[in-house]
Amino acid sequence: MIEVSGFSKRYGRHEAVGNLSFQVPGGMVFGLLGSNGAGKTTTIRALVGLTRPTAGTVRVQGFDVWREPVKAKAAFGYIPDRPYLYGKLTARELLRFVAQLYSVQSAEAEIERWLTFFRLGDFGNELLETYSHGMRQKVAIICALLPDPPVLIVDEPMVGLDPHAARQVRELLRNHADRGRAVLLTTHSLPVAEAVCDRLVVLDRGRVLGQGTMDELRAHTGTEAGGVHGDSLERIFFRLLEEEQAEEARRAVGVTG
Ligand SMILES: Nc1ncnc2c1ncn2[C@@H]1O[C@H](COP(=O)(O)OP(=O)(O)OP(=O)(O)O)[C@@H](O)[C@H]1O
Repeated sequence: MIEVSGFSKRYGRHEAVGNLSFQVPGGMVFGLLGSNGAGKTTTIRALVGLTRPTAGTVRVQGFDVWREPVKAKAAFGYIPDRPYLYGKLTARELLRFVAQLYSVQSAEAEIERWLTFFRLGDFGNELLETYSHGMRQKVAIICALLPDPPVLIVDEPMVGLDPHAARQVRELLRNHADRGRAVLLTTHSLPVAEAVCDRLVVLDRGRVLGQGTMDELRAHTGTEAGGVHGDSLERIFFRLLEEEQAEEARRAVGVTG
């Protein structure tokens, strides 16, 4: 369970995220969408304890990430958009290290199962510094999933993955939630969001433009279902941005007129 309540983050005078609230219970894939600079990564960084909220609270499995960081961090797996891996370790060495940290049961068998799943078995004894971007991304995904965490937090999961791996990851995220875990992801891919997310929040410049299930967002924006896969979320997304721009224009006229 993820609980974000009244979360705001300021950098100097610039408000990156303002008064954001949402919950992600077990069983749900929740998508954080928005244009560049909308505040998605800032929200994720607060949730994983990398940036401190200016206001509000962020909780994972009931633990405040800033007050009880060790308990909160034991409860989630995190897949960053640019993963840092220890280049002088092999994939197997890194995964054994992670397995020990999280006391993973049957660790060797699990590590081999994951390496095989991502077709990395033959490279498992190579140094990570020799891995391609996509191979590193796969290892970062295995690191996050190896402990089978109750909460999974994912920043741009598909970047750098080939189409086969991207489909595997979509299915993994969905399966993780279907086994009762909470999954939060950010993505620029509207088809991915539409395919795997149960609920969505659309951010723009740190503010919420819309929030709900696809059906709720369709009803809110007056856009209809159907069309090419991913197309219907695209229409919702652009309608929300248009509404925001129209509102801004009205405010500007009000100020100057
Ligand atoms: N460390 C920082 N110092 C100052 N400003 C920052 C910092 N980190 C983020 N920001 C600002 O906060 C805003 C939100 O950035 P954030 O990285 O959360 O956006 P995003 O939605 O993840 O964007 P993108 O899709 O481009 O990755 C931006 O205006 C950015 O310039």
